[in-house]
Amino acid sequence: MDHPSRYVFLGAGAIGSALGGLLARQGREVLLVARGEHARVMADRGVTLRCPDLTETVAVPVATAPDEAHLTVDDVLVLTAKTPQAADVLDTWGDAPVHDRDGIEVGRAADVLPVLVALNGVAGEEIALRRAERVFAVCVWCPTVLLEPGEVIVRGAPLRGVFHLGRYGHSPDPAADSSLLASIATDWEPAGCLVRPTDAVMGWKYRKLIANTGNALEALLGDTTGAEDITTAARAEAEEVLGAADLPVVGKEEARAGWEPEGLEFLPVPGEPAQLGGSSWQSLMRGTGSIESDYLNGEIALTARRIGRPAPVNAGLTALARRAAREGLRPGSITADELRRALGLE
Ligand SMILES: NC(=O)C1=CN([C@@H]2O[C@H](COP(=O)(O)OP(=O)(O)OC[C@H]3O[C@@H](n4cnc5c(N)ncnc54)[C@H](OP(=O)(O)O)[C@@H]3O)[C@@H](O)[C@H]2O)C=CC1
Ligand SMILES: CC(C)(CO)C(=O)C(=O)O
Repeated sequence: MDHPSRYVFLGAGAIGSALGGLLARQGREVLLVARGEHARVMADRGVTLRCPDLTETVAVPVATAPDEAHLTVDDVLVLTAKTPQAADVLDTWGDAPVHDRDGIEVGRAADVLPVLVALNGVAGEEIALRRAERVFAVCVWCPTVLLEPGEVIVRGAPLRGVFHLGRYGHSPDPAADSSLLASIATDWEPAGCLVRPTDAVMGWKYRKLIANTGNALEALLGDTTGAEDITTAARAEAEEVLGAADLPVVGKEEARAGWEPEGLEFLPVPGEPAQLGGSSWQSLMRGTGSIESDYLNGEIALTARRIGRPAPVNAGLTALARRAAREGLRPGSITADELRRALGLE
């Protein structure tokens, strides 16, 4: 790419608003696609970043619909809605017209623009590849929290996140892809976001999926202290199922070396509670009515069913988390003992 990119975050919640704000703060062009009160607050006064080492409100352009966006060939779409919302947001934005630098319409977004799938789990890439030509998988290691409209808590400092990134599906032009990934690294790294291009990106995503089987536990229990045995059971089952299915999981040691030496830590953020949870916990805290567990624990249950293995812990967690979201329950709706009983872990 010989022209600066604009990063268009499709579904700018915790991750999209954090990345958008951090990039905008460094002078990069961004567009945050959001909705509801969160979109209104960001459009009126910007996004407030609450980090361990700074609090700052950054002006960001916001769009709620494609006709507010004027997409061009220099745009990079970054899918950051949660997996259950991914198809809907891509359907809406994939049909948006894209213009060249002279303002001539050159095609639809899904045919012309790169789509980075910055989601947990491994299902988002197939959802995107059904709809878009040029898809990249992203393994997102970037703890952020959205509880109040317009305000995002970024828990890492000075490093904000580590992103393993690679082409998903066949690439007709690997050199163009490498050049895009290199320009993303150049744009994102000054914002504290390390970009690690890799052909093994799905292996990183599978490794992270194993860790993310704990998301449902945080969402259900609120505080997972004293429930480490349940987290361990969910992760061990996930490791066993993915291994039995011969899926390409990056090894534990390699993953540790890839994430930890970068120095990314979950640090306390001044004025914010010490006890904050991950993305699924936030869905229940915000009462969104939906949760991503079908694509996290549910991915383990699905894989197990495909190969004829049991996965009772992850299947049980999927069902309980889905019900909690549907019924509007907040984190802490069940005790660790009740959960052990429900999952047959006693
Ligand atoms: N938060 C974190 O720390 C991390 C999250 N991840 C992963 O990143 C992905 C995103 O997570 P996260 O940022 O936490 O999720 P959020 O729910 O905070 O953000 C998604 C946002 O997209 C909005 N949205 C959904 N559909 C549309 C639409 N059609 N038009 C406009 N806006 C829309 C949602 O609005 P509404 O709320 O109204 O539905 C929400 O604000 C997930 O896969 C998650 O697992 C990965 C690593 C860390
Ligand atoms: C930040 C992290 C690793 C755990 O909280 C995450 O992936 C999530 O919140 O979904």
